[in-house]
Amino acid sequence: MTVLPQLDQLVAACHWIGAKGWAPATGGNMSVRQDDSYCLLSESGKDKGSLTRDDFIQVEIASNRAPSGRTPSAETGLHTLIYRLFPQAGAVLHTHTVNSTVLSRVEKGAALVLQGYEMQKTLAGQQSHLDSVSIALFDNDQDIDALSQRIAQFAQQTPLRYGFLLRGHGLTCWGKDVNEAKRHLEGLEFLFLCEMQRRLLEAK
Ligand SMILES: CSC[C@@H](O)[C@@H](O)C(=O)COP(=O)(O)O
Ligand SMILES: [Zn+2]
Repeated sequence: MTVLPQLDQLVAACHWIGAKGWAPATGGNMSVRQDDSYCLLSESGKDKGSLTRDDFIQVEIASNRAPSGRTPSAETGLHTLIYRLFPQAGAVLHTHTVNSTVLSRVEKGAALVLQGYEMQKTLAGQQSHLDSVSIALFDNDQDIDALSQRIAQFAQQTPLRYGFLLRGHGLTCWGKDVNEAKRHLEGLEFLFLCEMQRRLLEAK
């Protein structure tokens, strides 16, 4: 993979995410895979809607270490987990939207199940609204090592696809490249909005 065009696409995706209001007040983080061993991750604490290429820090996927000594995202461990679990994953996007934050609290189960929506087909491999798509849902944790261990254990037993929700926190999703990760993000956020509206209207 040539990283430079992917990094340029990631920077553009971050600006797009910022313009949508999906990474308010420095929330969210984004990364792209560099090769088997390294990824480039957004620096912690920055406004993700106005990142430049220089705001991405090289991180070792196996150790979470940044050779430069700079401080990558507080949620680095979730990005590197995805790159370890899925060798095909080329980019990871984490956002804080109102819909993902609220829906992940309202849904008490271990997954948000999406069914009956044509837009499920924005997710790679999905071919029909009749199928169910389960987006795994984990309780939030400030201890990212503990959280990533919990997610890794889950992934050993249950397929983890497209992304996962952290309760009261947001969505982390991925794709084979920046374009696919962006499509998954936009598709999932559309589906979350539909699901939120459906639950509101159907509530007695
Ligand atoms: C702005 S509070 C949100 C953070 O705690 C975290 O969840 C987040 O998404 C951004 O952290 P960051 O370290 O900038 O990547
Ligand atoms: Zn976050």
